[in-house]
Amino acid sequence: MAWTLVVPLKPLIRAKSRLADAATGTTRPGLALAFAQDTVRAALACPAVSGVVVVTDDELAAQELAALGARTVPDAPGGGLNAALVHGEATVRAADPLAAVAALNADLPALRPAELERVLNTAVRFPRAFLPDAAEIGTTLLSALPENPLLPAFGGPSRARHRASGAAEIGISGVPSVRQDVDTGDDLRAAGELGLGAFTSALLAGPVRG
Ligand SMILES: Nc1nc2c(ncn2[C@@H]2O[C@H](COP(=O)(O)OP(=O)(O)OP(=O)(O)O)[C@@H](O)[C@H]2O)c(=O)[nH]1
Ligand SMILES: C=C(OP(=O)(O)O)C(=O)O
Repeated sequence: MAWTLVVPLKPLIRAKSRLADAATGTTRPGLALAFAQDTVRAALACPAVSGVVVVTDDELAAQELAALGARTVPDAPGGGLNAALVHGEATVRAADPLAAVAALNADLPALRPAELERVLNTAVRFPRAFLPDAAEIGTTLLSALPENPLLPAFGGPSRARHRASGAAEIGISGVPSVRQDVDTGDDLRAAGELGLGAFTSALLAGPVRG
């Protein structure tokens, strides 16, 4: 099964507000872009992924992510994260009505293609499925097989919401890079221990150490 991923990205100037303390020496918008670049590049390198659609109103991010091979669409609804995801899903399914679609956060700078492949190969067994984030509170990936709506309920404690919505929780081990979203300085250190992608590493001028 080939998946089309929908990656939401808010305008870089507003992104990653909780990283303020960790962003000394670099800029939050720059980090948010580097996270998205590492996420999209790893996603496109995953054999289970046929394409990535980024939903963003940020012109620079759209340009840079398109250069990696992503399709980009404006955040036409302008109604927040879940509305952006529904819009991305509709865009994908307008072009391919039988697409398998998964939403993936843009803040996974340690993402490994082989780990994403394991997650997607598990997701294929359920009409809808999700992967909890490393903190076990939020969600980093939500999937829907053909003819199933994504029904995204991201934001804050979304693990419980996705579970309550009937999506299956993906409980496999050994996929830390797909679960390690980065919102805080501690998250960034944890991602550094897993191994940051090239864009984020370059920005931070070397591996992140505790
Ligand atoms: N297109 C789009 N993406 C969004 C929107 N809100 C959030 N996102 C993206 O959804 C993911 C999770 O977003 P949040 O945790 O709300 O925001 P964040 O920028 O990661 O971090 P904070 O500013 O610290 O909350 C990130 O990839 C965001 O860029 C939105 O309104 N539109
Ligand atoms: C939006 C989410 O992520 P976070 O706020 O942790 O970036 C979520 O987990 O639903």
